[in-house]
Amino acid sequence: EENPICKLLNIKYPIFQGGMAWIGTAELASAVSNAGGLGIIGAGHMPPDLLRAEIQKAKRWTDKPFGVNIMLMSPFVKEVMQVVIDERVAVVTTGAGNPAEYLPALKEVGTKVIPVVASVALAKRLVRSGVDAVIAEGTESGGHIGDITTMALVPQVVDAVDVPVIAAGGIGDSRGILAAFALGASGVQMGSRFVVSEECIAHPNYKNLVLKAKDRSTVVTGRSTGHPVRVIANKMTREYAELETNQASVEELEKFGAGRLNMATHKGDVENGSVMIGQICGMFHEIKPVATIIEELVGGIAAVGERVHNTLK
Ligand SMILES: O=C(O)COc1ccc(-c2c[nH]c(CNC(=O)Nc3ncc(Sc4ccccn4)s3)n2)cc1
Repeated sequence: EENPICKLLNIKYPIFQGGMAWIGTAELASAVSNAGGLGIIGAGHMPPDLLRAEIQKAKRWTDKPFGVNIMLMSPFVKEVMQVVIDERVAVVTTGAGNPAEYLPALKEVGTKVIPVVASVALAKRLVRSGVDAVIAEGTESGGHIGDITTMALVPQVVDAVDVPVIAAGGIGDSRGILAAFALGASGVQMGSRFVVSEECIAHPNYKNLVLKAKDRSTVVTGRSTGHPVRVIANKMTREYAELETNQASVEELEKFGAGRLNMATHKGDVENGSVMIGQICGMFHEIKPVATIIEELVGGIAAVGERVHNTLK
């Protein structure tokens, strides 16, 4: 029967490209939507006018649905919420917080709201507030993370809510998609895989570091600030760990961390910048066009299903 996410959003494949600050631009989002998935513009800490410009570019480059991810820790969160309402963006995903206070205004204009959750408790709270689906994101993910793995979080969220669940965190190929559906998800969200795509505007140094990365290349910084973030280990993370060991204050740590993501994504300084990526990064060895990535993800599922069926007897 029809997939509930494809039905809800009128998309061909239930494959979301995770909204990523600085690199989740209209180029990447429109390519993913044109290939049949859901491209998502990452608002990050963008001021409202910059986000409006990105949305209007996406409207020119695709006539398919696309989303905007709103990072709830952004200083511009109220203004960018107004932009997505004014622009009648079809889908809003949210991260790093609780979007409940914004739901009435978004639902009033028919915008679908799909928050990222990192716990069953938050999933239940937000479903009670009226969200259309939830993205259950495991700690394997890049960037700002919760503590629970995808393998453990997804089935427990599926059992706890009656809206469709999208799995995220550590999903890199057709095997991950089939596994997510086995756990009860109706869709997947991927970030790292789309970082190493041709259409992603991240600096070549960023992409090449990801291509060279292995399963154990990431570390988590900022646990002591309450905002744990998964990044590739480099000179910056070693200095950051030093600060945390010496009990630096939250203010000192946040000052040290400010501006580091842009340093890596746009200036290509991958030693002093913050190279956010998930634990699945060791799986990727080639930068590919988005259309090829999606074609291979979807095309590979039958073979994985066949293998599972034959080896589970
Ligand atoms: O319980 C509550 O009220 C809210 O608790 C939450 C706790 C965690 C989450 C969560 C986990 N993962 C996500 C979605 N992913 C993300 O948001 N990934 C991000 N990467 C970089 C970002 S920018 C940033 C943000 C903080 C510190 C440094 N940089 S945001 N949301 C959502 C809600």
